[in-house]
Amino acid sequence: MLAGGTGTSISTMEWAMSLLLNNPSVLIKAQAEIDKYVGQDRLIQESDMTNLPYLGCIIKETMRMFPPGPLLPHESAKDCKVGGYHIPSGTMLLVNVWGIQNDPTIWGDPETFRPERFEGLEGYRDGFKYMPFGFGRRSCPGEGMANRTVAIGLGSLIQCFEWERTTESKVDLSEGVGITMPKAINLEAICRPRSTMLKLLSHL
Ligand code: HEM
Repeated sequence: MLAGGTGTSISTMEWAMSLLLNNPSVLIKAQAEIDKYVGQDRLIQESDMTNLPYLGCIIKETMRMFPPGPLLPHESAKDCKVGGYHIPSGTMLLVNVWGIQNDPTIWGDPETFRPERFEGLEGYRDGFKYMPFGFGRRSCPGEGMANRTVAIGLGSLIQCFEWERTTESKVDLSEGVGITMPKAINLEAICRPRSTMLKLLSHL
């Protein structure tokens, strides 16, 4: 359970950093939000999350584009109808989460990384348009922990360091082979401690 939970959280952070490196204006906006509400005298912590909605939007948008569980296997407990098709009891059904979350008829311009699309969006499971943690009785019990872990991990990277791509060209966003949607090419980036954070970092 912990191995599965760790892999999915790490993969989300790697995709998020890749997307931020390709969209520096989003990175700057996230850094400004953290600077305003957390400052430079302490590290970001769990209780800050309610004051960091933009960071939350970045994580949601990352998991929309690259859900660590892109195909979810479920089994029908009894005969039912799905999209007009008769599904007998005991049939394995694969929910194509990636397909739904990247469907241009549901999400405008789905290939564009735009965290703002989640601003003010309440009840995001409404209509099953967005379900990176699955749904129903077998949905991910680690959702709360995962959201906090990713937010603190990603938030600390944004708060403490300046980030740059290693090349002029954008970070390659190809998906590799595997059930948890890994990147085809591991992310490599250049990071430097932010000058405003040197005092705090030197005391850790
Ligand atoms: C970004 C991080 C994570 C993502 C995206 C994620 C996503 C998912 C998804 C999509 C499922 C299947 C849901 C379904 O079939 O409807 C699942 C199941 C599960 N997850 Fe997570 N997960 C994450 C982190 C974690 C963590 C941190 C833990 C625990 C420490 C965890 C524990 C579990 C367990 C035990 C199940 C199986 C639930 C069952 O079959 O009843 N996950 N997760």
